[in-house]
Amino acid sequence: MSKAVLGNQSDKAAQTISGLLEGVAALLLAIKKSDPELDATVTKSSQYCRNALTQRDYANAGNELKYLAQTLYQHWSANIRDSREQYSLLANALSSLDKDHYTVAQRHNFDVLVERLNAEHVQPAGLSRALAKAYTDMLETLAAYRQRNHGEQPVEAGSYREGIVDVRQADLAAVTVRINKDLNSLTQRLAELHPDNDHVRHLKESAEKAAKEGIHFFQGINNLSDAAWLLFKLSDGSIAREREYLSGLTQQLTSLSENYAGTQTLADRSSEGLNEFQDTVAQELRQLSEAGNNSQTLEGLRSVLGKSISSLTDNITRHVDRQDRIIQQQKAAAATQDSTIKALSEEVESIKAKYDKVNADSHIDHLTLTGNRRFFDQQAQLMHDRWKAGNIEHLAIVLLDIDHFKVVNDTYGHVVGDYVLRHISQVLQTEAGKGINIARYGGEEFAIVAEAPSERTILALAKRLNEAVVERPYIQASGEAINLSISVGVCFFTPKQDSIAAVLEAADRALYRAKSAGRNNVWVAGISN
Ligand SMILES: Nc1nc2c(ncn2[C@@H]2O[C@H](COP(=O)(O)OP(=O)(O)OP(=O)(O)O)[C@@H](O)[C@H]2O)c(=O)[nH]1
Repeated sequence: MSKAVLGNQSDKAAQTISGLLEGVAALLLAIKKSDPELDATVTKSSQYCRNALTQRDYANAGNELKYLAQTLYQHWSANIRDSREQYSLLANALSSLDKDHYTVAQRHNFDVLVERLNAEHVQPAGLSRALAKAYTDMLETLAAYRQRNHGEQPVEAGSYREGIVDVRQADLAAVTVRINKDLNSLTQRLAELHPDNDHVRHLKESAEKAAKEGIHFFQGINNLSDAAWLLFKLSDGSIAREREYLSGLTQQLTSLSENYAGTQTLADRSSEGLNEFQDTVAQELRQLSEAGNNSQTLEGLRSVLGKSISSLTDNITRHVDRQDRIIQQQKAAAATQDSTIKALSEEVESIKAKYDKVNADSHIDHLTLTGNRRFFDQQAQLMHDRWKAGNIEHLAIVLLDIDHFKVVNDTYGHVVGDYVLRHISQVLQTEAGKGINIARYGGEEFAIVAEAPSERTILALAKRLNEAVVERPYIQASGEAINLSISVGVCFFTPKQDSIAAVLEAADRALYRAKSAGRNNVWVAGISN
C-alpha cells in the first residue's frame, strides 16, 4: 500500500474498522466458547464484514459491524434473562415429556437442556435461596433420571417412556412437594414486601392452591418460572438505583424545606426585633417629653435628657447588633439554600438524563423481556441493509397476533392475561431458536425479521410458531388449561417491494386476511391470496 493511499481518509476508516473488527473478534472468541449456535451467525457476518473491507465497501462493512454489535447486545441481554429462561425451558421440556408423543428431537432437546443447566453460566446466582434450592432439587432429579434411564447409549422410545414413568413415580412427587413448599414461603415473603402488587398476589394464590391441592411437577416449575420472572422484575438493579436516587432527592427536598422554615423564623425574629425597638424608642421619647414638661429646672431637664439619650443609644446599639446577627444568619441560610438548590437541580438534571438514556437505550419489552418495537425497527433496518447489500438471500417480516386475546383478559383478568403474554412470548422464542429474535410489536402482537437461504425455511418457521402456540396451552395453578392460538402474516422483501414500510404494511394485510379466514393460520402476502 503506497504512502499516499495510506494517508487518505478512507484508508483511515478501513484501519479504524479493522481495529474494531479485531475487538469484536476477541469478544467472539469468548462467546464461541460458551455459545456455538451464536458463533455460526457471527462468523458469517464477520466474513461479510472482512469481504466488504477488502472491497473498500465501507458502508456495508459498517453495517455488518452494527449488526454484530446488535447481536452481541442481544446475547448479553439474553444472559441477563438466563435464569428465567432456564426455568421456562425446563418447564417446556418437562411438559413435552409428559405427552405420549415425544420425539427423538425432544429427547435431544432434553439432553441439551440438562447440559445447559449444568453449565457454569446458568447457575441461578441472583435468585433467592428458596428458588436456588428448588433449582438444585430439580437438577439432582434430572441427573438421577439421566443416570438411571439414559446412560451413554441412545435409548429406544419405549424404554425412554418407561424411564419417565419411573422417575415421575419415584422422585418427581417428592420434588414437587418441596418445590411447592419453597414456592409457598417465597411468595409469602414477596407478598409481605409487595402487598399491592397484583402479580405477586396472583402467584401467592397459585402457590397456596398448589400446596393445598398438589400439582404436577411441571406445573410447579411453571410457577417457579413465574416467581423467577417476578423476582427479576422486582429486584431489577436499575429500579434499586432509581430508588436510591429518589431517596437522595427526597432527603434534599426535606433539608430544603427545613431551610426555608429556618429562614422564615429568622425573618419573623427580625421583624419582632424591629417592632420591639420601635416600641422602646417611642416609649423613651414619650418619657422624655413628659419629663421635659414636668421638669422645673434646666439641671433636671439635662439629667432626664442625658439618661434618655444613653438609654436610647444602648437600645440602638443592641438593636443594630441584633440586626447584624440576624443578617449574618440570614446570609448563611441563603448560602446553604443556594447550594442545596444548585445540588438539587443538578440531581434532577442527572436523573432526567439518566431516564432519557435508559429510555433511548432500552430495547427490551419489560413484560415479556423480549425485544421491543424499537429493537424490531432497528433490526429491520439492519437486516434490510444487509439484504440490499446481497448478504442475505431471503428476508421477510412475520407478524404474529394472539387470537381473541380480549376474551382471555375478560374471562381470567388482566393479570392472567399478562402471564399468558409472557407464556406465548416464551413459546415463540423457544420454538424460533437463538438465531431469531422475537420482538413485542404492540399489545398482543409480536414480530420477527426472518432471514434464510430459502423462502420455504421462513414459511416453515411461521407454521411451526403457529402450531407451537396451539400445542402449549397456558396451564394455571388450578390445572385448568387456557387454550391459545395465533394468526400469522408473512411478507417477503422482493426487488419490486423492497422498502420496510411497504413490506410491513403487506405483512399486516396478510395478518388481517389470516384473521378473517378464521384465525389460527398463516397467511403469506402475494402467495396465499
Ligand atoms: N393483559 C394484557 N392485555 C393486553 C396488553 N396489551 C394489550 N392487551 C389486550 O389485548 C386485547 C386486544 O384485543 P383486540 O384488539 O380486540 O383483539 P383480540 O381480542 O385478540 O381479537 P383478534 O385479534 O381479532 O383475534 C385487549 O383486550 C387489550 O386490553 C397487556 O400488556 N396485558
